[in-house]
Amino acid sequence: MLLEGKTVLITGASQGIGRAAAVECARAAANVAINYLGDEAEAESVVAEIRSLGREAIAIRSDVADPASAPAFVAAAVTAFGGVDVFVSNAGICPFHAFLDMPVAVLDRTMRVNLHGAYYMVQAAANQMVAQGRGGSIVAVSSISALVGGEYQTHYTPTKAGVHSLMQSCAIALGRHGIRCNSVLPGTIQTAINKDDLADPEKRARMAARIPLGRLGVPEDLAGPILFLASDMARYVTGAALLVDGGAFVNLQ
Ligand SMILES: NC(=O)C1=CN([C@@H]2O[C@H](COP(=O)(O)OP(=O)(O)OC[C@H]3O[C@@H](n4cnc5c(N)ncnc54)[C@H](OP(=O)(O)O)[C@@H]3O)[C@@H](O)[C@H]2O)C=CC1
Ligand SMILES: C[C@H](O)[C@@H]1OC(=O)[C@H](O)[C@@H]1O
Repeated sequence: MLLEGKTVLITGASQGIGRAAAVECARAAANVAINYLGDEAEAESVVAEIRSLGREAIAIRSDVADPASAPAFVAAAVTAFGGVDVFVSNAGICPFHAFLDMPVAVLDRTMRVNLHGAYYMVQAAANQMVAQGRGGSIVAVSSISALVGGEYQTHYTPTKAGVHSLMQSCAIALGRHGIRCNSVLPGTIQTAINKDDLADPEKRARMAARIPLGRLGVPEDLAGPILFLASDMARYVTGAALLVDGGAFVNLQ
């Protein structure tokens, strides 16, 4: 089993990509601590699913944009499972909005959740890993949007580029501690974050049509790539970014 005896922490794992990653890590024999913000029932259903796989899980409700939430999440996982081996920074929001009248509050919240939140959480997890002295793996969920733009995502795409860059710099800062830092760059994955945006059948068809593999993604498409980077299968991989987009990025014409 790829994560036998390991403890995995994942932010924003009550649904979507984070949930799929949490369940996959449990299938690989890890105990899992999840963080979430809103829906306690969903979070508890993830815990129940992981327990049904024979692994342990806890769910901690907190806002990643609050700097205090990061050490608290890590401390809760250490109390429950004794340490941190893998950290997946996944929590994120994308409130679609036009550029010219972007409200300051929407810009600010998106930056604070997606970029500041990732920073606080990765820093807290890294400090725990360094104190443990046995290395670790950090995986951040960036996006294809780190590389390309979006008309209604001018506040969001810079956060995803920032998360990608954060992993590159952390790979340098933490390599000497045996801590690997990588990101996954999902394409368009059908989740709650884009339910309204993809409700327009024309837009949905247009987006699917530019994907060489012929379909939009589902959260489970990210589970394997995240598990790979989390595990010793990727033991010499750090500072890397793995596109998981069905080929959308390379499809110019
Ligand atoms: N779906 C897509 O097409 C793509 C998504 N991504 C990235 O993947 C990540 C996950 O997105 P996805 O699974 O699609 O989205 P979902 O909306 O399905 O899930 C988002 C998760 O993040 C949690 N969350 C949101 N805000 C906070 C917060 N402030 N503090 C803690 N938890 C929070 C939510 O918790 P709760 O539900 O309890 O509020 C939920 O568990 C994001 O970083 C997103 O940018 C990247 C590329 C493409
Ligand atoms: C939420 C969007 O549909 C999704 O988010 C991303 O990061 C992708 O690039 C898509 O635009």
